[in-house]
This record gives sequence, C-alpha cells and structure tokens, in this order.
Amino acid sequence: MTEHLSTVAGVAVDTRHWIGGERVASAETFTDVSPIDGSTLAEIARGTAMDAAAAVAAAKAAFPGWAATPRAERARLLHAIADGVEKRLEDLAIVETHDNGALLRSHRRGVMPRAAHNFRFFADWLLKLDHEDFDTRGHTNTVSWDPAGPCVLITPWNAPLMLATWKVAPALAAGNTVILKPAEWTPLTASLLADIAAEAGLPAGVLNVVQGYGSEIGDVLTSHPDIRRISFTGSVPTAKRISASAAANLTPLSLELGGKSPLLVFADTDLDLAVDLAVEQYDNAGQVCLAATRVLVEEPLVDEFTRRFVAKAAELRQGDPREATTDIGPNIHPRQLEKIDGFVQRAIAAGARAVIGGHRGAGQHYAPTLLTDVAQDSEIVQEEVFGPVLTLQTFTTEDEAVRLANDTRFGLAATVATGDHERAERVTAQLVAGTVWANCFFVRDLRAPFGGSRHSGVGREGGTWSFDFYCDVKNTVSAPKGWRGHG
Ligand SMILES: NC(=O)c1ccc[n+]([C@@H]2O[C@H](COP(=O)([O-])OP(=O)(O)OC[C@H]3O[C@@H](n4cnc5c(N)ncnc54)[C@H](O)[C@@H]3O)[C@@H](O)[C@H]2O)c1
Ligand SMILES: O=C/C=C/C=C(\O)C(=O)O
Repeated sequence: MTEHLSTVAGVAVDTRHWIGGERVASAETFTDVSPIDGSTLAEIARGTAMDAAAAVAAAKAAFPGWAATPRAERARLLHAIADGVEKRLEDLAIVETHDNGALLRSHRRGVMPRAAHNFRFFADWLLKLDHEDFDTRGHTNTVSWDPAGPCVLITPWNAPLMLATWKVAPALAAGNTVILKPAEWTPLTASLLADIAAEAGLPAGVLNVVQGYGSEIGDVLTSHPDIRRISFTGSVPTAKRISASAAANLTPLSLELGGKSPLLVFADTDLDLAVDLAVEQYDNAGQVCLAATRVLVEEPLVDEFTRRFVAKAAELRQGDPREATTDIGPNIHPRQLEKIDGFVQRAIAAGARAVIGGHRGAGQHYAPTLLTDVAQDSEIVQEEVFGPVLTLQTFTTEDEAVRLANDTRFGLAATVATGDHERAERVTAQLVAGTVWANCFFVRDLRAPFGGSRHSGVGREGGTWSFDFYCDVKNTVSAPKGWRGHG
C-alpha cells in the first residue's frame, strides 16, 4: 500500500488511478517533478488504454444510479465535497504549489476557495435550474435538463484543481458520471480530490481519475462510444485532435483554449489603473489563458505609460512560490521555458526590443518581459507564449485600436482601460471575445458565460450554460386535458 503513497510537503498523495471506487495501479509509472527545484515529487501511474477503458466502464455502470439520485441528494454530496476541499485547503494549496509552482498565497486565498466554491455554486444552481412553462395553443411546453451520461474531462497544468472542479462540479450536479484526466505535469491534486469525494460519500464510479499522458490515453477516452460529453481545457492543437476523435461518435464538446488577449489603454485612462492592469498580466508567471498579453497604448500616452510600467514591474519579486514575499514563481517545466525563450529570441531577431526582460531568470524562472517594435503580423503578436511575456504596440485612433485588438485568430478575453464611459461601451461592443473587461481584469462570476470565440474555444460554460452543455435538454409538450388530436 505505502509504495503507492508519496509524501509531498508532508501530505500523503496516492499515485494510482481512482476507478470504480478503488485505487488501481498501472504496470508503469511516470515521474512528476516540481518546478520549484526539479525534485521528484512522485512516481505516478502511467495510464494505459485498458485503464482508460476500465474508467469508462466504471462511469457507465455508475451512471443510472447517479442520474436517478434526487437533485437534493446530489447537491448535498457536492456541498460535502466542498466541505472536504475547505477542510483540506492547506494540504491542497501546498501540494499544488509544489506540483505547478504557482504562488502558495494565491492557492490559499484565491484558487482553493474557488475550487470549493465551484462545487457549492453548481450544487445550488442545480436546485434553482428552472424555466417558465410556455403554452402552444393550450399545450404546455416543459423544459428539463436530463443527465447526459459519462463525461470525459481533460484539464491543463496552469490551474489544475480550479479547472478540474470547474468541470467536475457541473458535470456531477447534472447527474453525469465523470472520468477526469489531469495534465501529466500536475497530477497530484486530482488524486486528493478523489480522496475527498470518497470521504464525502460520493458513490463508487461517479468520479473516476485516470492519470497518464494525453498522447497515450487521450484518444481512447475521447473516441469511446459510451462517452456522452467531452470538456477540454488546453491548447489548440490538442483541441483539434480531440475534435477529430470525438467526431467518430458525434460526441458533444466544450473546448476552452488559448488566447492572445489585448489590453487597450486609451489616453483618457486613469494611468495608475492601466499600469496595474498591465503588470497584473505577469501573474502565475504568465501562465493564464485569459492574460492580456498584447498591450495596446494610445500614442500620446506611450512614454509615460512605459516609464510607469517599467518602474512597477521592477518591484516584482521572482522566487520561491512558497514564500509570502514572492510575486512570480517558476514556469512549469524546462520544456515550457525553452518554448518561451524561443518565442522571445525569434522576436528579438526579427527586430523587437526588450524594454524589460528578454531572457531567462534564475532556476526555472523567466524574466518578466515587455517587447516593443513588434509587427502586427509577427509570431510574437499572433501566437500564445504562455509565459511572462507582453508586447507593446501603439495606436492613434479608436478604430485602429479595435482593429489591432481583433486581429488575431483568438478571442478569449479583452480588457479596456478608459475614463470615458461612452468609449468603453463603444469599444467593448466591437471586440471579439468571450469575456470583455472594462477597467478591471479577472472579475469572475460563475453565473456568467465563460469561453472563447474563434480559436479560443467552442461553447460556453458557467451557470445555466454549464447545464445546457452537460445535460440532454428536453422539451416535453403536453396536450390539454381532453384533447383529441388534430382531426
Ligand atoms: N480557455 C481556458 O479556460 C484555458 C485555461 C487554462 C489553460 N488554457 C490553455 O491551455 C494551454 C496550456 O495547457 P497545456 O499545455 O497543458 O495544453 P495541452 O493541450 O498540451 O494539454 C492539456 C491536456 O490535454 C491532454 N492531452 C494531450 N494530448 C491529448 C490527446 N491527444 N487527447 C486527449 N487529451 C490530450 C494533456 O494530457 C492535458 O491533460 C494554453 O494554450 C492555455 O491557454 C485555456
Ligand atoms: O488560465 C485560465 C483560467 C481560466 C479561468 C477559469 O476557467 C475560470 O475562472 O472559470
């Protein structure tokens, strides 16, 4: 037994899959390494096609029972899982920090409370889910949100438990069973979530966790005919593969993908606010899908903005994410660091100038970077870097700002900084993005639709949108009493 437990920062983590209410090992393992110091955290079960198929079978077997469980009982169990997340908040926070290198204080204050909130929110929303019946010549239309079946949920490493629970909670609330496949760089908190769900009393097979490489077990999961929904957060190339694989069974998909979101700074803005919004984009070492990585500044403001930005960014402290004084932790993996530096060096070779940064930092850190003299059609402006790298461009008219902002293949988010209310309304209305923020950033309400336009995603989740996706939405039309048909 103990050979399957790893101790991470004093917390015992089971390194096996969680399938049908049991821990299941694989013949092989893969090594999970900490981005903080390169140390080995655990040897994790390396899922095979057989493990993936077993998880689907377990989810299929558990589905009828869970789908028939009264809503109030499903909601009660989700709240019990939220209680468990809150009880183990410190364990989850420290384990996640070791696993993905993001700040411990963010995990404590923001991310793990949000993970618990994901369960509470969808439990409560389930109980409120309703519509007004409507009448068609005396016939009553009644809409119901019926459970769809087993779901495959595939998540990335940048916010592992937050993004896993953002999918698991609504899927379970809807009456579906789940196979969660966490990213191979961050497998640990998904395993702790399985412990928490079991302790809360979630029936066996309702939540299954399969560890392993997406390239080895992804297709088995996403092409399986018993799977009724796939929700994926990750990169565009993987999304295309999954879409092709899901097409075999016409399995409905929700895809939340990358971005190259703009921050539009107008000359009439509160400059302190605009600078704060820009510097905030280095959060999580730039590994945030929503990050506004293209800073677009109105020409007359650019010198003053740049001066203030540089001063503010210089205050950021890179270091150990466990320390309360650290602002930016390491990037996730040497491969990711390589990728980030590749983007930056190619940009510089193409004529970009690094106002700050432009190189690696100590250990697995990348120096916060701002690149200027970049062409709109260049790689650095068009492609997602997923590191602490921003570009700076200028504009002279509102139309030009909107045109530059919309001129990538992405459309996840956009942020506008302006002191003019009418301008804010005019500009936000023209931006192509799933989420647009005016004079703020990352203000999230789980009732709101969340997702991306164009290559940033397919579909929306959040509030009723989540239930629309995870359910077979049904309309039942009842004839009035005594009705004898059309004849
Ligand atoms: N829109 C959002 O909400 C959001 C949130 C976070 C991250 N992201 C995006 O995620 C990307 C970074 O994450 P990543 O590098 O882990 O992405 P990725 O696509 O490489 O991996 C994501 C997940 O997909 C799995 N996977 C890989 N190949 C697969 C296959 N063939 N079939 C099924 N699953 C497979 C991986 O194992 C991992 O669990 C960035 O583009 C980022 O913008 C988007
Ligand atoms: O890095 C991506 C962050 C995504 C955030 C959400 O999915 C959310 O707030 O629900």
